[in-house]
Amino acid sequence: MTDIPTEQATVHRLAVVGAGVMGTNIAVLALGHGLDVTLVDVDDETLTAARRTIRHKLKHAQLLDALPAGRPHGALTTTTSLSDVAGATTVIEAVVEIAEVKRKVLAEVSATVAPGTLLISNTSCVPVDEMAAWVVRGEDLVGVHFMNPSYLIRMVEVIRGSATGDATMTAVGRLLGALNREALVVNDAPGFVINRLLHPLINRAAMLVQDGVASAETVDGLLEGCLGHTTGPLRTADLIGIDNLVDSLRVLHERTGDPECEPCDLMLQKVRDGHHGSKTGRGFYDYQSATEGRI
Ligand SMILES: NC(=O)c1ccc[n+]([C@@H]2O[C@H](COP(=O)([O-])OP(=O)(O)OC[C@H]3O[C@@H](n4cnc5c(N)ncnc54)[C@H](O)[C@@H]3O)[C@@H](O)[C@H]2O)c1
Repeated sequence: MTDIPTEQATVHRLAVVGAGVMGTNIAVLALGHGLDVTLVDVDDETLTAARRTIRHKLKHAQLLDALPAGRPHGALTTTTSLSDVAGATTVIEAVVEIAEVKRKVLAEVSATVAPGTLLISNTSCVPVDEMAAWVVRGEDLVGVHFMNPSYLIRMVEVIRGSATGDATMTAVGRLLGALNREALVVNDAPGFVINRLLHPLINRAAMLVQDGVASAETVDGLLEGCLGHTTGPLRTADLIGIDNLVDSLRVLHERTGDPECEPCDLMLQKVRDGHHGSKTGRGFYDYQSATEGRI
């Protein structure tokens, strides 16, 4: 971590709103470090699936020695009632990348929790200053861009908005310390650093497939083999979720006007076809067979 302090002594009660790819990732990270987690989503079916996913990801994390050995897991509570975040010391918003949905959730959360409760958005692209206008106390809000899978990748991107208070930066440092994460802090902008670079790259990679220049395997193979990327952009797209990428690219395009951020036809088609990536079993790659399966 660069310029935010860390310590482990604070008692953390975490609430995570949104039980999809990232909500379950963050829950696994926190539970595995012994923190209690209240996980909120809109229906019981999603929460039942999330419990299953969390069990699976906890096993995956343990197999890879990604969690502290011998530490008892925190307790998981699932709920469809947003008012259950009231007793949390930190609320992490991880709902879909649609500004209007985030606006409603963040407004309700901030009206529910006590002043000084750490409010984190895991948004991919929505500027923190834009979100600060939706909450009661903008000084309590900070962006933390947890990576996917959050329990394997130690680095996070922390986004300090112009209203984010010093106490909030101290609190986020304490939380990330308790989760054994490293952070680099950036200033606010659409997509911040990582997704301002990564999302147009993925969009361009998909356009090359769309235009018949190369297959997904070849595009990824070149970036992995020649440029040393651990995972090519289209395999990364499947891991992120192509539906989420399209939403994120729209957020970026609306706020930057950059034509490279207008989601390409191939990605739009995959979303229409329900081929959202590894979470649906198919995206740029096929994950139906056991050997292809990825988390
Ligand atoms: N997928 C990634 O790799 C990744 C990485 C970093 C950040 N993010 C960001 O994290 C956030 C979540 O992304 P995801 O990939 O987990 O999406 P996802 O589509 O997998 O999950 C989103 C969840 O939010 C829930 N939701 C929608 N409206 C809600 C509401 N009003 N209250 C409670 N829950 C609600 C949905 O039911 C769904 O379960 C997005 O902002 C995304 O851009 C994603």
